[in-house]
Amino acid sequence: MSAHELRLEGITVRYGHASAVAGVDIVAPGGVITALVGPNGAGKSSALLAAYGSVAATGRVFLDGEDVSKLKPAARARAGIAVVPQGRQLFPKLNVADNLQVMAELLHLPRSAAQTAIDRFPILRTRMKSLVGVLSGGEQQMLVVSRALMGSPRVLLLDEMMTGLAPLVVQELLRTVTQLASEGVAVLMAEPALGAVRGAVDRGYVLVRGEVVATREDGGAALDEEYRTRMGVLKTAAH
Ligand SMILES: Nc1ncnc2c1ncn2[C@@H]1O[C@H](COP(=O)(O)OP(=O)(O)OP(=O)(O)O)[C@@H](O)[C@H]1O
Repeated sequence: MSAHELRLEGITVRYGHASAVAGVDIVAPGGVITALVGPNGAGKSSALLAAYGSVAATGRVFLDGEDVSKLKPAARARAGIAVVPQGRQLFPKLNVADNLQVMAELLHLPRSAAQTAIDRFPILRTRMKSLVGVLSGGEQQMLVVSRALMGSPRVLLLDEMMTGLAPLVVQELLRTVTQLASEGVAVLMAEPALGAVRGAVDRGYVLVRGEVVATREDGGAALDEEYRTRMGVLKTAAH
């Protein structure tokens, strides 16, 4: 098993004059789950999108040591960076199979790829012809994860994947993500709170106003405590 690595160096994202991410360094090693935790608007999505190449950013992105900063999102996807975006970005009026087919075409995969994509979520097998708009939130998220896994990614970016899902669905998704990490995938998971995912997280970063204010290597509980302390400090300072 070869472990992979995503490395962001000095990533800055600006929207007009406002800077959403200000020169952050983030590493997501293969084999573990790295969390990026921060309040709404901290810049988590922007950092993930910069890694995927779908927002303009300065700084450099390395995949397994190779600089992919100049590659467009489709090329980064083919190189092995997959994303579960906030808001899912599915086609509600297409069925499950056709939603997967869109990704298969982007990745230049054969039609059979849609069938193997759902191996990790057997419940979707009975839903291949269902319109995505009628699926439950949990089924939709399983579909998005299946879509992200189609190209056997080296890096998996998860943007607030657990928001609004039932605890049982969260547990099932966490099991899948933990399994992927154990297979050597580099997982970077952005969440506004670590509550439900804390036990699965190995290490991570606290992001506040576009900057990394803390890094913890000693597990999700320690990262969560660090985050809550930081937020408490921020509230105290604001009063
Ligand atoms: N397309 C955009 N145009 C202008 N400003 C944006 C855009 N996207 C995000 N922003 C701003 O950039 C900052 C960081 O947003 P971002 O979505 O990256 O943060 P986040 O930590 O993911 O927050 P959330 O949990 O709310 O998604 C915020 O101030 C946000 O309003």
